[in-house]
Amino acid sequence: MKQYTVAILGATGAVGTQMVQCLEEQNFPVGKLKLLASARSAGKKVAFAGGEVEIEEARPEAFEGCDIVLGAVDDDIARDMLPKAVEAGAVVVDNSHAFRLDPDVPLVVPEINAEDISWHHGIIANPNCATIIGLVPTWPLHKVAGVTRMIVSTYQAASGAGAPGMAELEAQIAAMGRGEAIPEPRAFAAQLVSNLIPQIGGFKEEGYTSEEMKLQNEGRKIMHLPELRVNCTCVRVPVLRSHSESVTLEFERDITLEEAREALAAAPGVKLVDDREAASAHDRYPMPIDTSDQDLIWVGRLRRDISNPNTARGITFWCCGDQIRKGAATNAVQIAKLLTE
Ligand SMILES: NC(=O)C1=CN([C@@H]2O[C@H](COP(=O)(O)OP(=O)(O)OC[C@H]3O[C@@H](n4cnc5c(N)ncnc54)[C@H](OP(=O)(O)O)[C@@H]3O)[C@@H](O)[C@H]2O)C=CC1
Ligand SMILES: N[C@@H](CC(=O)OP(=O)(O)O)C(=O)O
Repeated sequence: MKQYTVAILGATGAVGTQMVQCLEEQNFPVGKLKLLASARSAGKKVAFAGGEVEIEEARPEAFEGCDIVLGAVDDDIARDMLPKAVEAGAVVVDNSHAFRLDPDVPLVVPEINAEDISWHHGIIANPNCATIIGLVPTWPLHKVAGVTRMIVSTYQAASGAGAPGMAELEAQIAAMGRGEAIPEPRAFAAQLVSNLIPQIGGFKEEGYTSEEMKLQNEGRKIMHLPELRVNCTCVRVPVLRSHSESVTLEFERDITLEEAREALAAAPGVKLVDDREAASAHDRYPMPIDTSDQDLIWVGRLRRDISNPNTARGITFWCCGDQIRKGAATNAVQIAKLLTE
């Protein structure tokens, strides 16, 4: 079996650290692993496959000899560094927003549009995490009845803002527990502990934020639905890990709840947890505490949209998924695995 030289750019961050673990879990055929980060991290050691890999400073020369580069850095670094990896002959799977809407770059969720990988020109983009989590359960319902409109509210964990976001919430929780003043926020626009922040990203068109527009723009590209109508509100919540979403869908054809339930139960990447009679809340519906550190999108609270004048064409559900795993690292490693098949 062919072994691949794989590099992770941003290997010390929330997503990069998870990628190292996902490569092992998904039995990726790694011949050599290169871990790249800023000069600050050079020399640190990371456990991998029973040994240790030393972090190197990310420089263009580090991509020489790489077959696959997984990008886990911010947009500006991705835009600067990753084309150099392609020049060096590697195929890049990038987690940033930098290339997602480029018409030459496939934007892929393997459960939805794995076939788009075939037309890549060196870079394949991994979608926004809230977009992946909302679309994985929407897709099987779309295949039954044709989705035309999505109304979504997200409840996004602190770690969506990377390692600094997670550290900030932990520090605020600890200060609150000790009865001390809450440290000044840096990663977020306001104190997150004991609060909700209805802004993720900067304000864009018509008062929507950049994060909210990603669900529309990336969702249209992934599902090949250029006319899809999307209304999204993104909210940061004081949860450490795993995003949650309330999703209301409108369809062009009738769909029964039984058909929806059947489609979700059979869908790859989805776990249906929808039992109003269950004794424990953990078995009744998905919650982020239960979906952290695993790869499936859990779906529950499935019901008709009673506000839709044609109730046979409206469905509402709640879903939760680990945004560092399926929203980022797991999805990227799945794409990389498809490249090797
Ligand atoms: N967190 C999440 O839930 C999700 C994140 N993403 C996307 O993934 C990407 C990474 O996010 P995340 O892991 O959260 O971010 P983190 O802030 O946790 O990690 C950032 C990484 O970038 C590295 N880095 C910083 N500066 C440089 C530099 N000059 N050269 C090379 N590497 C550098 C850091 O290295 P060092 O430690 O040395 O500073 C670190 O490894 C972003 O584009 C983000 O939008 C996508 C979906 C979900
Ligand atoms: N912005 C998301 C995570 C993320 O990094 O998204 P993107 O890769 O689209 O910037 C969040 O904070 O929850």
